[in-house]
Amino acid sequence: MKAHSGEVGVFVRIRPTANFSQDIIECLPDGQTVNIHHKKDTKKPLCPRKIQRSSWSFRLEGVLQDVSQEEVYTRVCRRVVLGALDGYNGTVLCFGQTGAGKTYTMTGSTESYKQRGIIPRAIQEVFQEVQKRTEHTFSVYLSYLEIYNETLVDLLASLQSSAHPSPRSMVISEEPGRGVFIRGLSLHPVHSEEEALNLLFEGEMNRVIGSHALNRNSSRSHCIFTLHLESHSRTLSDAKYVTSKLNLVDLAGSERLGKTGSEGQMFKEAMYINKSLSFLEQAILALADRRRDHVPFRQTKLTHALKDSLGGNCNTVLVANIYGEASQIEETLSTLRFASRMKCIRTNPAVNEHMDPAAQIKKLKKDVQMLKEELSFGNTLVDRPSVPYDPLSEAQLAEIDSQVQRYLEGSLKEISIISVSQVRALFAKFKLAVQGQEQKVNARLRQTYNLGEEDQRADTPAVKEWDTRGSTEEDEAGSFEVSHKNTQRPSSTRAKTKKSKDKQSQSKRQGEESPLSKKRSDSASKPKLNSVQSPEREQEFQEPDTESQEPQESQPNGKEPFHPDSTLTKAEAFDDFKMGRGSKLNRILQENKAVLLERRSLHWQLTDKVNAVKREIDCTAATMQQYRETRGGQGRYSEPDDTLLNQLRELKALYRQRYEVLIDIKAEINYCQHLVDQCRVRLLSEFEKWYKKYFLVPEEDLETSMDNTLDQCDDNQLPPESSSSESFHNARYRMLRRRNTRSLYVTPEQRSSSSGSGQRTLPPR
Ligand SMILES: Nc1ncnc2c1ncn2[C@@H]1O[C@H](COP(=O)(O)OP(=O)(O)OP(=O)(O)O)[C@@H](O)[C@H]1O
Repeated sequence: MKAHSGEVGVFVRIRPTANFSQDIIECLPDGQTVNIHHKKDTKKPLCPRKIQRSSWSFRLEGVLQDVSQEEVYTRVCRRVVLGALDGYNGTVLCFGQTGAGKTYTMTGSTESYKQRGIIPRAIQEVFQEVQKRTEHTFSVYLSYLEIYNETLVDLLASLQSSAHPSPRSMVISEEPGRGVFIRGLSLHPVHSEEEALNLLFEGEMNRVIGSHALNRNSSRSHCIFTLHLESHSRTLSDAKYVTSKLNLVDLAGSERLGKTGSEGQMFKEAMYINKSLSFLEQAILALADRRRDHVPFRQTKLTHALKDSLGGNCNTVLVANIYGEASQIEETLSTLRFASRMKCIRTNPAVNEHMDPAAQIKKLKKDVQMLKEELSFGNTLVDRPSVPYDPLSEAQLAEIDSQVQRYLEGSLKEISIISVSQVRALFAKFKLAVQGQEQKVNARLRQTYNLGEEDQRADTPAVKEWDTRGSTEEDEAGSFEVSHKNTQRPSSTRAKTKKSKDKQSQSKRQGEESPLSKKRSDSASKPKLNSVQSPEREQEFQEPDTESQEPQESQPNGKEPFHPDSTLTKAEAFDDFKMGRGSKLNRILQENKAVLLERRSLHWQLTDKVNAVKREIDCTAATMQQYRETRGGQGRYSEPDDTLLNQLRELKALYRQRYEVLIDIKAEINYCQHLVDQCRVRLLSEFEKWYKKYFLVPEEDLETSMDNTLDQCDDNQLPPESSSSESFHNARYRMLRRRNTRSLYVTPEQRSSSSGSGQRTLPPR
């Protein structure tokens, strides 16, 4: 499906199974065709037993067999999401028999980042794009609707501050220019991926699920998760804006009661589900038949709510979920028939452009004001043929853009001023150009110094100067004194480091009194070249370890750690943090430490080299001195020969050159150390915040024991794949906390009565 082609994109996804029936289901290598070869037993009461052989071929946009969740998202949903950001409505639907993998495809597992489905991935992509598309401002809202037994349920109603609207207060409405919408459904503004995931997981907790023979966690309702987007251009007229809706629909699965064995409440639910799905099929049949001018959308809440998504202004994609097993072939066939009918439907996607009346008035007032200014400006100018009063057109703005570009590149010498609006536009373009440059420079700096976004904002004081006292004391004989200081230790370094620091300063103090330093000060008046030294190398190598700075086990306010795995100590939580939420910071810290070590090693190597040159200088100077003394004793004073003098001069030049490089490296060491300190402090403080948030709960809640859901979560011991999983993990933690807290307030009676279907159950799936 091309994002705006108007065709419904149809994919089939086959649930993995050990009993895949290859002789019945044939997936062709083109990746688009499924052939079904079915032998049907048509035993009728009066006829002899007869086997009918039939074959069907279904050509779709893609057959997804043994593909990852990521690939499903990329092939099925990505273009729809990007379209929604451009202002096109989008809908992705999962349809199929119960247990065939619709919820797995749409939501995936909340326990595993890798197994997350289309919705969390779409959320992530939306917020990543919002960050990237800097020329627009976006507002994102979301809603989560459930249609359960023909009743509309707001899955996020529990988050509303006002009293919960009763299901009856929600109605499906239609308005020109707005299309179909649910009056009374709560809309929640979200500003980040994490906020949106929190709401998704909250809604997931509130869905109705039940258990039957084909699925332990069977959705008993249709669910529509919708992202509502609104974007305004930062550069063009602010009165115009675009909106779009991205509907992600997980339909309840059709079920044959004989196979699922549903009884009681589940039986009733199955009747509602099958009925609404059959109305959906009727609507699809009518839509696919272009001669039909009436489509029965209002027969059921499901088709009414999806009216725009099925046949209207929308990029629509269907995933038909099927089993690959022979025992489910009848249901598979009917799912594939539905899918091929969907393929025939045409939609009319178009950008949803609107004008904001208030912004329009504001803009018109501004225009009038500007025209007045133009007029007075024009009056003050002489010899000007005419002043254009109209606001600049897109073409004029493009011309100004091009002029600014050429001017900045140097190919245009000057820009002629023709109007105030043009001057304003020029300033705006220049401002944009400067901002663009700033961003580029910042990005380059961040890349060079491995800084994250936060570090960029953080104060980065100038590199500490290395004390080069004495470097100007080069005297006549060409000697100069080098003072050296060790790289500063971070003030936060704990006992072990402090000890070594004490030792260091002690030895330094001792050094001041040592014969060597005494000799040095005694001979200060003499030409003298002191060697560069690097005392306590080993200690410098022993970079204070963040691991050794594990947070204290003390619990503020006497609170005990809260975690479903109560055996997790704070130190272990710190390890988890470093691999999870704090992984990005920890990675930057480790990288900075590696650079620091590498620079120090280089520094010491060079120090050795400088000292070697120094020794040669001493040696040459001693030889010259000896020569002078010998000649002086013989009463024949003369200067040493040129060779020695030249040699001494060259050695000193080499010494100076290496010494300068040494200073540069030392400055780099100081800067790296500064970054390492900053990262370490941030890592610890972020951890403390995180720990407080997720591990400490009010004491009263602790009275009730927590269930051990987290023990079962596969990600619990594993580090998330990357920092991009941070929002997912945070939202999941929060969902588990809410779930645990809620379960604390459920009475044993409520608990036992909630085991059947028709009740809100608490996942994880
Ligand atoms: N592609 C897949 N890979 C791995 N596991 C899958 C896949 N598809 C489905 N499953 C597993 O099969 C089980 C049933 O899937 P799921 O609940 O998504 O079915 P469903 O179509 O939504 O069923 P229902 O209509 O009853 O809600 C789940 O345990 C799910 O994890």
